[in-house]
Amino acid sequence: MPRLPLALSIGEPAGIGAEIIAKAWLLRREKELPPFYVLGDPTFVESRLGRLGLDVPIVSVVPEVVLGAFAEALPVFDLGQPIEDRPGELSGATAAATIAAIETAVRHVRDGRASGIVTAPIQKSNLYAAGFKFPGHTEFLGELARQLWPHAPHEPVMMLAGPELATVPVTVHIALKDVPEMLTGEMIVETGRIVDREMKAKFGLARPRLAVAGINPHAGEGGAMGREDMDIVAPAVARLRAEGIDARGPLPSDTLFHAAARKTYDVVLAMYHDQALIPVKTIAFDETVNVTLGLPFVRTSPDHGTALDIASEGKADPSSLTAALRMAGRMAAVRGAA
Ligand SMILES: NC(=O)c1ccc[n+]([C@@H]2O[C@H](COP(=O)([O-])OP(=O)(O)OC[C@H]3O[C@@H](n4cnc5c(N)ncnc54)[C@H](O)[C@@H]3O)[C@@H](O)[C@H]2O)c1
Ligand SMILES: N[C@H](C(=O)O)[C@H](O)COP(=O)(O)O
Repeated sequence: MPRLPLALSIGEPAGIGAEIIAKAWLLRREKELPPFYVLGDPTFVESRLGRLGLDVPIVSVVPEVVLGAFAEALPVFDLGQPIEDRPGELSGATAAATIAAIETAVRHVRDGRASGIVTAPIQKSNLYAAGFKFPGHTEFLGELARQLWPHAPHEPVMMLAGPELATVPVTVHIALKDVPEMLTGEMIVETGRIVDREMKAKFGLARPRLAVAGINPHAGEGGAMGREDMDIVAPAVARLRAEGIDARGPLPSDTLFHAAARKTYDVVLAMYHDQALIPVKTIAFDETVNVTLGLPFVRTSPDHGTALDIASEGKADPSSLTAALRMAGRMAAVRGAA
């Protein structure tokens, strides 16, 4: 039995967050989920579950009573910010509560009230419209870490980890046309160092094998299809190797993700968002977890988004969320033991 529960932020209220959270709670015994509580508005959660016909009792809690309450009801920590139940309809009025849920969850970890955080998906465009300054959770959590743990490293790195494949995008939420200009050897080296360190510390790998993807077709074909692989990626890989990190590349990315290739490495460093996320979500959309490396606390998330298109239909699959909860529970246990 863990000593502390996981804090789970409600995510975009118009999306499937409340539904998958309730479905995950129903699966708590079957999936052996660690105890968790939701940060949100209990009235909203109750309304959405009623609308979807999900028979899940909910209970208003503070984190300290979650371990005792979790078996009988879905525990909800009331943020004190009412949320209207409008499935599929985005509203700027909910942005503050969505952001407060993430921030409060992190504060609960910092204050020793929760063991780690799991985040339900946010609708990024809705938060941007309300003035949110960060591309996504990953960067926002990096900023919260900087404020709340001033003496710990806070170098957030996004990793998508499934049963057969883990990938890390070196550049993340930027337009494809900007990638060649933004990508630097320093970014690849920094990301490689963090991945190497964290795969050892948090995932127990003695010597993580990093496969570094090329950015151009055929990794540039000797410069004929772009010089970035020769000029940026190859020297970065050489630097990582000189530091004793088991990195290989640049490797042509079209042949990097088939089953036999996947057995030759532990994680792929990809040069841009879709190069990393298309293979991992294609192979295991329902089991892949988004985990943030490089933070002084545990954070995982399902790999999917808000799914507004099915928010009132009751058919959202909670599998990626249950995988995220299980991974966060394991990581928190390792951290607690350390
Ligand atoms: N961690 C996060 O906060 C996170 C992650 C990814 C995307 N997003 C955001 O989500 C929003 C929508 O993104 P999108 O449309 O590209 O991707 P999406 O994952 O929301 O939806 C893609 C498709 O998959 C389906 N789907 C997604 N999750 C499902 C589930 N659990 N069960 C059944 N079907 C599911 C959807 O109905 C849709 O057809 C965007 O604003 C994006 O930024 C947030
Ligand atoms: N790039 C991620 C994805 O598409 O799954 C996603 O947007 C999540 O980003 P944050 O965890 O930083 O919100």
